Amino acid sequence: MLNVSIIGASGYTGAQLVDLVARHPDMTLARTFVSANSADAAKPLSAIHGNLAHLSQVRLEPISDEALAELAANMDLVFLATPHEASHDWMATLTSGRAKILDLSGAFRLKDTAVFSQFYGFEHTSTDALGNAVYGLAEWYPQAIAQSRIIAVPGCYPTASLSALKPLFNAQLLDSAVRPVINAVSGVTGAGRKASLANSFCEVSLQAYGVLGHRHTPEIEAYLGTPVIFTPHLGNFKRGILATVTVKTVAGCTAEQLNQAYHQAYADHPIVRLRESFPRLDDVVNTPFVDLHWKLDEKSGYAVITAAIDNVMKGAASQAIQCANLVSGLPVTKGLLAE
Ligand SMILES: NC(=O)C1=CN([C@@H]2O[C@H](COP(=O)(O)OP(=O)(O)OC[C@H]3O[C@@H](n4cnc5c(N)ncnc54)[C@H](OP(=O)(O)O)[C@@H]3O)[C@@H](O)[C@H]2O)C=CC1
Ligand SMILES: CC(=O)N[C@@H](CCC(=O)OP(=O)(O)O)C(=O)O
Repeated sequence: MLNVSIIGASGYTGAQLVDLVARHPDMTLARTFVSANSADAAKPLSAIHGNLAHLSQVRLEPISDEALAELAANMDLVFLATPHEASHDWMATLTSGRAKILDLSGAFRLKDTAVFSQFYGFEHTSTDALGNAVYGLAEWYPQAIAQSRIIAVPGCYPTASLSALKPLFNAQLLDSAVRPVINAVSGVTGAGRKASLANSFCEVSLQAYGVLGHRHTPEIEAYLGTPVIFTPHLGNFKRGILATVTVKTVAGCTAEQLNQAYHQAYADHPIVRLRESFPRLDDVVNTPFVDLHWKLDEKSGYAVITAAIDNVMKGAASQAIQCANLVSGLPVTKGLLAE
């Protein structure tokens, strides 16, 4: 059995991880943490997340330098469901032992450190760890993930966007003169559990945000290989991301070529479901799936692709489990799909 700990266990992605780890046939949940001065330290997790009431033994501990060193030495896997800067500050200690680290934050996703000062608001100084980190888009980098000890689990919008775009870019079906345009709507859990006026029930109304400046733009561009226009929107629902992607294809591109690109890319990847119609959020909420559908207008050469995911699952926690399976030599869908 793999010994697992989760830091940030009281948040949306952390609690989802607790649920997934508790169900995983090869994992034992050892310890769960919140920040050093958290008001929730010493509480049972079930006092915060009633859906986990059956896990009454799971208690939240305050994190400390000693605990970080112990986790590094004794755990097989440590999940960080914490703010970017906390992950950044702890990575050197956490990687000083035998543990493999699955970081759900954005702190180790990009090699270009200028992105962190520009988009994340802090200077990246964890240079060695950044050099060793691998981007955890599970369907696309399984070998690299399997060989790494630091996995930077992708952001939720990049997971949806890259799943839709990479098959076409890699098959050289995109017109390089026209940027792909991604319009994506996320549920409010995407913003995390901490209360803020902008995310409160009476304030949320479908609206674009982060226009031409969201931190996921450089992440999508880095792992796609071409610039994009990305516009996120906040929707008045709890979970899920629906990304609608518009692309210009190369001259003469046929619908059959698009079909082939998707079917070849995802032939052996059951988490990605190639649908016969445009997916709905309800089809993927609370599941680990990415649902995709596409349509090409052969006359104009424009294609529209829709990707649907659950932001807390494939956009964070279930993708982290996929990566944990890969680094542990287990089948990638273990604990996520019925065998
Ligand atoms: N929500 C989503 O859909 C997605 C989130 N992510 C990323 O995953 C990470 C977690 O997100 P999410 O679950 O939404 O966040 P939440 O705000 O819901 O939860 C954050 C968790 O971290 C704890 N925490 C906060 N500060 C610290 C600290 N300094 N040290 C230790 N623990 C701390 C919080 O507890 P407390 O404050 O009580 O200590 C809480 O348990 C973030 O980096 C986020 O960007 C990635 C993809 C999707
Ligand atoms: C709705 C909402 O607010 N979503 C978050 C993205 C969540 C995510 O994927 O976050 P990280 O890249 O921070 O890990 C946002 O736009 O900032």
